[in-house]
Amino acid sequence: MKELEECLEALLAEVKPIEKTEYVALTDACDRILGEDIVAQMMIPPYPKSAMDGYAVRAENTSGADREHPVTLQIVGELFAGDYTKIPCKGGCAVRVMTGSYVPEGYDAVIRQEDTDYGEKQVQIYREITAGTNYCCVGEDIREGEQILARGTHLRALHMGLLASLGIYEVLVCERIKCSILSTGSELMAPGTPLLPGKIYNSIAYMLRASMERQGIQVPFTEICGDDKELLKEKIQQCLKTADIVITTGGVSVGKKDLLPEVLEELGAKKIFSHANIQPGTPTIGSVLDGKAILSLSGNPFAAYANFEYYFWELAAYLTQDASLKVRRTQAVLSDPYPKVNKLRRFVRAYAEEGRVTLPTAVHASSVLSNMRDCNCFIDMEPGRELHPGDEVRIRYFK
Ligand SMILES: Nc1nc2c(c(=O)[nH]1)N[C@H]1C(S)=C(S)[C@@H](COP(=O)(O)OP(=O)(O)OC[C@H]3O[C@@H](n4cnc5c(N)ncnc54)[C@H](O)[C@@H]3O)O[C@H]1N2
Ligand code: MOO
Repeated sequence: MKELEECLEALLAEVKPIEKTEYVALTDACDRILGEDIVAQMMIPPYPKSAMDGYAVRAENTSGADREHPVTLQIVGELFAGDYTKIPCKGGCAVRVMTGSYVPEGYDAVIRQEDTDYGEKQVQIYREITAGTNYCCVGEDIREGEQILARGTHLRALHMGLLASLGIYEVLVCERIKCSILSTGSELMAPGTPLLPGKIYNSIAYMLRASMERQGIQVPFTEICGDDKELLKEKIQQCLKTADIVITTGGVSVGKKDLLPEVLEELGAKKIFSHANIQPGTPTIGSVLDGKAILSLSGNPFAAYANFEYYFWELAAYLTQDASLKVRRTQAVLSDPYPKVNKLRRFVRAYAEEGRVTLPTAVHASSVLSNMRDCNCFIDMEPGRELHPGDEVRIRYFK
């Protein structure tokens, strides 16, 4: 039996990161992956700027000033933020300036108004200051030619401010990846239609879709397909046309209508793994067709979800080169008893918070969906391990 890590590695070796990029408006760029290095084309600030409301001066002209011995300077102009007037600095003069306003050439410091008499025509300076005081030089924040963001950066809200400050309004980003979901099983019906005898509602596709869309992954196709070989082939091919990854659910076991293994083979898909050392979801199949990964999950909801979590986010992180798509793994201390000992490695649904992990009360069968409601992770339990309260366990948070 292959270990999950081997299966994953073998699957990743068959696919390539997606290099397609597109321009989007800055307002649509948050949470996208940057498709180019961003090099500043300008200085920030672009002009010498006052950091205080006060008076622009030449620092040397404040020499020796204090409250007992103020220095008097003539005011030769007034500048507000947004003004840009050149005002030569001749002898002992000052320019009234506001925070953010241009400091004209020749002036090298700003005395804040609290250290003056607030003069209008002339101003008394009560403090000696040095060059550069309350004065923001051109390029102090960002220098022209400086790389400020690297290709592959997951763009966050703070990056939007950085890009906007450089006047960038269109950003080259990596195309979102697309994953189609084919829910197989003649028993499945879509919620919203009256349930016929012998049928159940398709639940898995809705969890997977929501989970992916939250992370910016597009889901162009979600359909139900009955257990019919030709129809299944047709639908899988349709999925491959629209998506970078295909997920199928159901039909992977040994029942007479578990057709996925045959269908994949007849389509010419290269099987990478099945029956890995994991429960639930032992029958999960990973295969590749047309350079795209097909993840065939079991129809049991927890088995499907746990294996989706294990493989999908690593696959998505690799295709997008966005490591933030990987799941968070940590260790926690188990609070509850878990009675089963398994031959295989097992994913046990659980809830973790502040280093402690608890188990839901109801049945842990892979067909049971209801108690997943209260879970946020699974315990990754080694084969043959007995678990007791107080034991340290490996956990993987749900994305
Ligand atoms: N004789 C054996 N029977 C089974 C074995 C085995 O080794 N020998 N393995 C069991 C294990 S383990 C699993 S897991 C399941 C895997 O079954 P399939 O992947 O083939 O899934 P289905 O049979 O199609 O469905 C299983 C179960 O899940 C329900 N289902 C299917 N799709 C959905 C969906 N989209 N949303 C909600 N529920 C779904 C389906 O109705 C079945 O009840 O096989 C065991 N059997
Ligand atoms: O592998 Mo199955 O998911 O145990 O029920």
